[in-house]
Amino acid sequence: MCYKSNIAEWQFASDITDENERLKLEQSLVAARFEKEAWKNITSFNWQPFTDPDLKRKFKLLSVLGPSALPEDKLTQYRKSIDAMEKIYSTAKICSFANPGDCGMNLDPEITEKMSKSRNFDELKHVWQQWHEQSGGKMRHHYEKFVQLSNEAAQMNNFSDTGAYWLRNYESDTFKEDIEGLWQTIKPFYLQLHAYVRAKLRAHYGEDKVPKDQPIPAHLLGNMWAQSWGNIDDLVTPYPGKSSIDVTPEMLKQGYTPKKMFEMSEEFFTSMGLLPTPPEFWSGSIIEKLVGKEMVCHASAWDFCNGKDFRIKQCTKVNMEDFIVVHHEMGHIQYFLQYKNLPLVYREGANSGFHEAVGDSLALSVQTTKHLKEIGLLDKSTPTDHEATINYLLATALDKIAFFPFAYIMDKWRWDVFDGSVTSADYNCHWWKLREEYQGIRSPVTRSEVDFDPGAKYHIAANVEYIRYFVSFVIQFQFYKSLCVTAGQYDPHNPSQPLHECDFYRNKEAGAKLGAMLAMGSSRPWPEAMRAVTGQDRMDANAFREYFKPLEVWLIAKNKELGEPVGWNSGGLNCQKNP
Ligand SMILES: O=C(CCC(O)(O)[C@H](Cc1ccccc1)NC(=O)c1ccccc1)N[C@@H](Cc1ccccc1)C(=O)O
Ligand SMILES: [Zn+2]
Repeated sequence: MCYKSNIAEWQFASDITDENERLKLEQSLVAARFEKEAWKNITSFNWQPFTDPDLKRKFKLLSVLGPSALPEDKLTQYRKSIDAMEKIYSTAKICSFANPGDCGMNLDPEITEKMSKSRNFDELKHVWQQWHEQSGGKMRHHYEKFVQLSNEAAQMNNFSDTGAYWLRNYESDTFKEDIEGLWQTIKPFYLQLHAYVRAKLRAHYGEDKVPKDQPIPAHLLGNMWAQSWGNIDDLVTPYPGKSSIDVTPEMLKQGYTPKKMFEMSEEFFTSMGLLPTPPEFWSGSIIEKLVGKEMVCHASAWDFCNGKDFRIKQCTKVNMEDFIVVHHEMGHIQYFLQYKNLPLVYREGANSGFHEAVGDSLALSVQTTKHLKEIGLLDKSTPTDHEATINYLLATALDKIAFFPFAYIMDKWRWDVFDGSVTSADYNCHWWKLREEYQGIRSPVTRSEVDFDPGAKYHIAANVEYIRYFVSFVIQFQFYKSLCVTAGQYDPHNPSQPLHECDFYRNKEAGAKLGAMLAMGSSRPWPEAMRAVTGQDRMDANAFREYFKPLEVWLIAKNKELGEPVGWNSGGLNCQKNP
């Protein structure tokens, strides 16, 4: 991310105009010429036999040029296809269901709000279908062009295809097997959660809308992509009326602003002795949607590689979901700050999953009942008995467990497309085959190859790799558990104090341990960075299982009590190859 972020990119992302798009393209061609020159120099050395491990690692990391290897005309086409898709995604609008004359609904905030709050089956279906049509539906030919050029670039870099080029980041011959192994460990738990949520959705929408042993209709989960289900906690919470981690009403009541949310997040980091943001961060960042401009609202953190200029661009809404996103983005900034004195080549995460896990690991502490009481967002009298615990763990599971199959198929689909096992004739039906097989969800309306539903998700349109989030959702529980042990907030041999209530706020030892790992950047293979925090050198789902243990037992019993079958019949794939 470091040598890639530049001002022209920022300008386009924060003000989508033809002029800014042209300048961004011009900048990227200038950067490509420089990168190509540097690459010729680097690869003119016979560096493989080098013995100094650090020097050899620098050459290894710099010896991969990436898409800049393409000749300028093809690089221009490559950039134009991605920029076109990102522009379509970020400016797409739909008409309202209730007032068909209002056709100015953007994904952020109007459509997202509807998907989160509406409990009207037909309104949700309308919003879901219109968004998929106005975003992905308009990208198909751009994506086909992108795939072809991206694979050409990958092959020029001596990779079989773009998927292989992406996976180099994880420096492991068994990475795909490791991911599959982690999925097999988590899958039984996901099936239980899926069964329970389907039962609760049936209770609300009726048997005909949510049939017993079928996949769940994709538009009912509180999120456009059914990737996190936290927004339907009100429909599924086991013990209504007990505590809920959704402290949005209290945030609004206390007059929270986006600025205050960022300041509170920064204070959590500095309370652990981690680094504060510099003045440039506050003057350069955009933390609210700009009025009267088209901008890329999907959140992002930017490192301008000069050791001073670090920014976040986020169309922040005052709610709990965005409070967590603020911490996610501030986690990226903390990594930038910690490795800012390393050589440019090392100013990256130990792997891309590490970069995604920093903020989320701290957010697990922030969202605890204990911490929310400490900062005055939860009443001190809020119960923390067994029922409150089940409510809390279920609400967290709706975001953290539901996410795994989604993250997996986001790149499974692309790996299949890049390695050619899926051609553009099958793009959309393959997507829905994976969506049913792994997530157990189904499109609410019949699909065909006229549609291009993967493009309805930012990371496909903007060409951002996604398995990093699967990795993050595993390792963030490893980091959280280790920091809890370091902070004396959890004793694995005496789980009297359950893991999920640990809050390492203000703990300097935990901060020092995390900071030391972040300061390594990508200077060492990621297992060494993992060992620096957890003592282990591998991804391990056990911390995740330990965290949710009380819920797993409860869910299995509950599904039996409800007589809810676990799993679903596939086969009714409602995607027509030739409409
Ligand atoms: O996409 C994001 C958050 C945005 C980001 O911080 O990961 C952002 C994505 C992005 C945007 C533009 C270009 C490249 C990537 N990533 C960064 O800003 C970033 C990435 C690498 C290093 C430093 C910063 N989260 C994912 C997954 C997720 C994560 C956590 C909770 C919920 C959901 C999503 O929303 O589907
Ligand atoms: Zn991120």
